[in-house]
Amino acid sequence: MAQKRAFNEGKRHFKKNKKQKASVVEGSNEDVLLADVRRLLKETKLAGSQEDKAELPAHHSEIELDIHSLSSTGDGLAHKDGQVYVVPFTAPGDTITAKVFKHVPEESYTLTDFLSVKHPSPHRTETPRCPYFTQCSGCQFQHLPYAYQLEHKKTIVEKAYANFSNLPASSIPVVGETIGSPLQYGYRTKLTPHFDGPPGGRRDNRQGKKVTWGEVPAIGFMKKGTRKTMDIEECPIGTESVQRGLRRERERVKQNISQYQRGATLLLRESTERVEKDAQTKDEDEDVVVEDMGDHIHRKTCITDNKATSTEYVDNFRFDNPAGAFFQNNNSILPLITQYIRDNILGPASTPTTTNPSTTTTSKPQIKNLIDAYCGSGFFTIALSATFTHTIGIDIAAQSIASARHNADLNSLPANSTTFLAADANDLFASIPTSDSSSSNDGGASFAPEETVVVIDPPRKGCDAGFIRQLLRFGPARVVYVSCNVHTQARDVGWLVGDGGSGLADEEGLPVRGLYEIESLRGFDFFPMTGHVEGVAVLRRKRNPEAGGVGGGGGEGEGRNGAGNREAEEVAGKGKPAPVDGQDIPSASGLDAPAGEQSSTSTAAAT
Ligand SMILES: C[S@@+](CC[C@H](N)C(=O)[O-])C[C@H]1O[C@@H](n2cnc3c(N)ncnc32)[C@H](O)[C@@H]1O
Repeated sequence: MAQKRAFNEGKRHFKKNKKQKASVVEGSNEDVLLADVRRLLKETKLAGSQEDKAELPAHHSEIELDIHSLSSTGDGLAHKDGQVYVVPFTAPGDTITAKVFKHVPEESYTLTDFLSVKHPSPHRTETPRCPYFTQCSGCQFQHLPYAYQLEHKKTIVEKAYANFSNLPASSIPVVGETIGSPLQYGYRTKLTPHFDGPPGGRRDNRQGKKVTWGEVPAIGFMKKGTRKTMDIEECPIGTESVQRGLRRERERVKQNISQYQRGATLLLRESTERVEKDAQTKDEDEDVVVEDMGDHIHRKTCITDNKATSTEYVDNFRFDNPAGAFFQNNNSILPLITQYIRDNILGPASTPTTTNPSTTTTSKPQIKNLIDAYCGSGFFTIALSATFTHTIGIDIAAQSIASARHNADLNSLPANSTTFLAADANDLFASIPTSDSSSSNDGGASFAPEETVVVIDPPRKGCDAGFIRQLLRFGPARVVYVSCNVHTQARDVGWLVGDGGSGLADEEGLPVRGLYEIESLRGFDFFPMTGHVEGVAVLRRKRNPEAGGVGGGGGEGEGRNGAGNREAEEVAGKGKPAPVDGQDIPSASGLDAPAGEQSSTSTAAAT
């Protein structure tokens, strides 16, 4: 299982609330929950001195609660006697019974386990398809209608920008409707169930003894609020081929359990073979799921070997990856997000972006170049390449860059227009060819900032402050920020947009002012039935930013870093060592959350 990584090396870059505990990781479930708890306490004027409060209910006692609202973590929030209660698997308007398991008195909230519904909310209209719903920590919303889930996810984006961007409301546009997923069940192309070693197994391992298994262990995902694995025989949010793979893998582990010396994480990754209709075999293997795509057939299988190659098709682009490496997990929504970005990446067609005062004509500099920071195996670079003359994708993982280059070839993208660099995004602009530095190595590409858009899709921790500083120094005309954590995205966008009060300082410790304004903001529902939302923010460079940017730059074309023209390998050598699948951090459930979820609050808190 991949290691958890600290967010931003454990540093909190924006101002700490006085009450904020130093140990709360920014953008984590706990951080987000705290913001919602404080907001509710404020709204209901519940916050008071500890002495004013009624005695808190005993641990493990059962209490009845009226659910007031949903937190951005997906948990229901109730308030009673000056205390907020956090109850998973509920809906606003529910009256429920919950069991107390942890008080956080300094923040006036209590974590509970959901037990039963006494009076259902009018929103509780759906019958969960999963038999483990309310036990497994993977999904939070199977009891809620899909339109309600999308509406709630819009509020997650709104609250993220209100609570974490440090921007005034006037700088934040109206958040657009959440774009739904065409598939709401059966969409996950990757699952990573796991099983634990036998009791005492670690000691036996250390002593070099052969481990003995009393029985076949539970194989599945984390039980909500615990660190225990629960046995999961089916997972209805997985695609059909992945679900078949789950059944097969469970059986294989059962048959071979004595060969395991410890617990393990299993990989289930869908792979698609595209074949002509005539080439379809009549008697398909029962492990193959056949989908008629109109003029061709998709044969879907489930891969379990991390190193085997999995293939996905998006918009007729083909992407090959090592099965264990990162690739977006909901294939059904990918054509919607790539089309959305294509439609928005260059800005409204009629809006002039510069004015030439000497001739009084208005002209729009053409955006010709795309830089895809955190490009992985090239998904956005390749899917958007036709819109641009030159595209560059950068990722710290050398293996992902090897896949990206292979994928560019698979999709017949010319090497002189699409380039990939294995590099730390924090050194990105040192390796971008500008007009003074372009060479034959990069096909003569010149990434003038006013002709360039930067797409950012970082891991959940967001961008490092160093990356934001150099992005502001370079000052591209537009930025499209895609993120699986809208809270760290809001912080980063706050840095790019804010007026210097957002807490980001330059190397001399002077406040950094943003250069951008937010053109549009909305969520995409990459993970239906769960509390997660993918945020897409489109930013454009302000026409006349007053003394914005880093180191006093800020006018159009200023602050540019002309140090480019280095070869990929040179940059790669300077980058940090590539993490082994470092972006794919398992969730609390083991359901492998969007590009690396942090432990849920309740899981982290539970003993
Ligand atoms: C959420 S994934 C996005 C991948 C890609 N955009 C896609 O859609 O498939 C984040 C990527 O950031 C990369 N990454 C993490 N830290 C990085 C850094 N400091 N510099 C460059 N890439 C980094 C990871 O290797 C991972 O591929």
